[in-house]
Amino acid sequence: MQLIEYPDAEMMMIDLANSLAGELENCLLKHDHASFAVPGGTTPGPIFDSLCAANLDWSRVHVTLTDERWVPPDHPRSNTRLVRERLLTDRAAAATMIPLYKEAEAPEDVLEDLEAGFAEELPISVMLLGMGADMHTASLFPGADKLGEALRTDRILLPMRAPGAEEPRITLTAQVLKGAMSRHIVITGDEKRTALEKARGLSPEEAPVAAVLPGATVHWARD
Ligand SMILES: O=C(O)[C@H](O)[C@@H](O)[C@H](O)[C@H](O)COP(=O)(O)O
Repeated sequence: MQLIEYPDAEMMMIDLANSLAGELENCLLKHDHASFAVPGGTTPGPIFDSLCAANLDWSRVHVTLTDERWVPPDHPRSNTRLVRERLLTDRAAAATMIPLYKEAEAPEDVLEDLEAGFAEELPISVMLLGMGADMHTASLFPGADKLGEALRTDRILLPMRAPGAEEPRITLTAQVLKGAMSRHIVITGDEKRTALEKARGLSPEEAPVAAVLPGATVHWARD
């Protein structure tokens, strides 16, 4: 794992957006399309605000999520909504969104359909992940009902329910997260930095983010 520390979060978000755009551009030089997986939550919005203006052939970029909360796409907690509003605008409006949500009572009801849409996106070309102070990443939460399965399965997606998650989730599994050609983790604040250091000495069962740290670049700013 490589750790990059930035003087402040604003600079980190702009720098990281530039790096991600550069990696996508490189990938498009060699391949028909690039697949780009991003997290939801509160951290990545400013990255999206800058990245959406990047000058690259977005019509060949397939954007998807690392995980989704099981709420309709117009819900304030929907990661799909965040991506549509903050990333898929400006030049990036030409990108294609590969959905991680389909209207259904529960993720189990549409899991196979969503997986089928995903198969040709693998391996993910460029992946950005977030992390919680409880050491979860994507929706691999400590104590989640299917954490063990998500760490071992060769499936693409799994539903996930956890004490630390407000609603049911759907998440890319560990093998998909680990299989990305390039993997970045973005975190801010002292609490998450301490959690990251702690996770480095724990197993993925205790600290799920530990599963994706080898080979990842972690970007950190205090605030
Ligand atoms: O839907 C989500 O919640 C995520 O994709 C999740 O894995 C997120 O990256 C972390 O929870 C960090 O969230 P914050 O950026 O809000 O702290």
